[in-house]
Amino acid sequence: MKNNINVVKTLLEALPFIKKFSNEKIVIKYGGSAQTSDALKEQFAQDIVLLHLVGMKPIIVHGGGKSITDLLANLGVDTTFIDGQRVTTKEVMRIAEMVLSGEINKEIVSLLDNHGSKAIGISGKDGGFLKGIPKDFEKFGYTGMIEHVNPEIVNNIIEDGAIPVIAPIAGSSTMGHPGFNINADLAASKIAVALKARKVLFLTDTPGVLDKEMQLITNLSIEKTEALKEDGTIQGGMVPKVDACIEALRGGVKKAHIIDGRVEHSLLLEILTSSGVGTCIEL
Ligand SMILES: Nc1ncnc2c1ncn2[C@@H]1O[C@H](COP(=O)(O)OP(=O)(O)O)[C@@H](O)[C@H]1O
Ligand SMILES: CC(=O)N[C@@H](CCC(=O)OP(=O)(O)O)C(=O)O
Repeated sequence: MKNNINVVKTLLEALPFIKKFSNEKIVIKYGGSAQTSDALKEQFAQDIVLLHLVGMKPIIVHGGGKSITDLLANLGVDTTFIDGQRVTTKEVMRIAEMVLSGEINKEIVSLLDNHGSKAIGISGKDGGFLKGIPKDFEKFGYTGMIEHVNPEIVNNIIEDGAIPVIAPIAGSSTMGHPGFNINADLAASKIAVALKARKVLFLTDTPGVLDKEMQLITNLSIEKTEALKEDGTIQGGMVPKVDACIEALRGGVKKAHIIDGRVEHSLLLEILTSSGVGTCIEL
């Protein structure tokens, strides 16, 4: 009996957060680094389904960098990164699209479906959702930047009561062009701004942004974040992530969070409790 009361208390604690975010769009960037075990994947799906069932509108933008790198290694194709972004040759583009739009996208859709929410997987090429341009063709090849987001297709999926699951591949306005490989963090921020999301969360494989002593920084302003980039505290894959947070905030998203996708139910802890986890970046 006592235990049951505790369950009720826990549910009631979540009530103000459910009220606050009900009907709001929340973009969740699900990084490849957080997709490491079946148990974590199941928990991620449970969290998303719960948020959806209590009236929030989750939009999932997934990565899959580790799977792309693994497949390229198996095929004997070299791959390099500059400031956390992959250099994308034509061959890498084919593999990246196959892994992101195929394997990973459909796995997430199936997970959500198995846990009871309708999910629809798309890449940025579908319905003209994302149009890209080269970042710097000489240096990065088919690695792109998003030039235009057409929110209609994703808004239709949401209105239909489904969860959009988006692979970070953009189309091109040039006929016959293979399209662009987009860093998933930067895709998430563009999408969050275009869809007027309330929050954007990045699930990754660290507790959040760490300082030079490897301690978690729980709150950051844009100025402080820029300073940490400048002095080299923030490097590699964390660079596009904090850039994405800053872009989202400047575009009208209220809060950006970087949280540990390896911690059980970190999404629910962040969204439905007062304690919060990870790093919160605000204007
Ligand atoms: N200051 C920092 N705090 C936390 N992680 C950092 C920092 N600087 C660099 N990183 C690196 O960024 C990585 C996260 O980026 P990435 O591997 O691209 O993740 P994801 O696949 O989730 O996008 C961390 O695992 C860590 O190695
Ligand atoms: C241009 C670029 O870097 N694209 C990324 C897209 C996937 C991604 O961003 O995956 P994570 O979020 O798991 O790192 C890549 O090719 O790895």
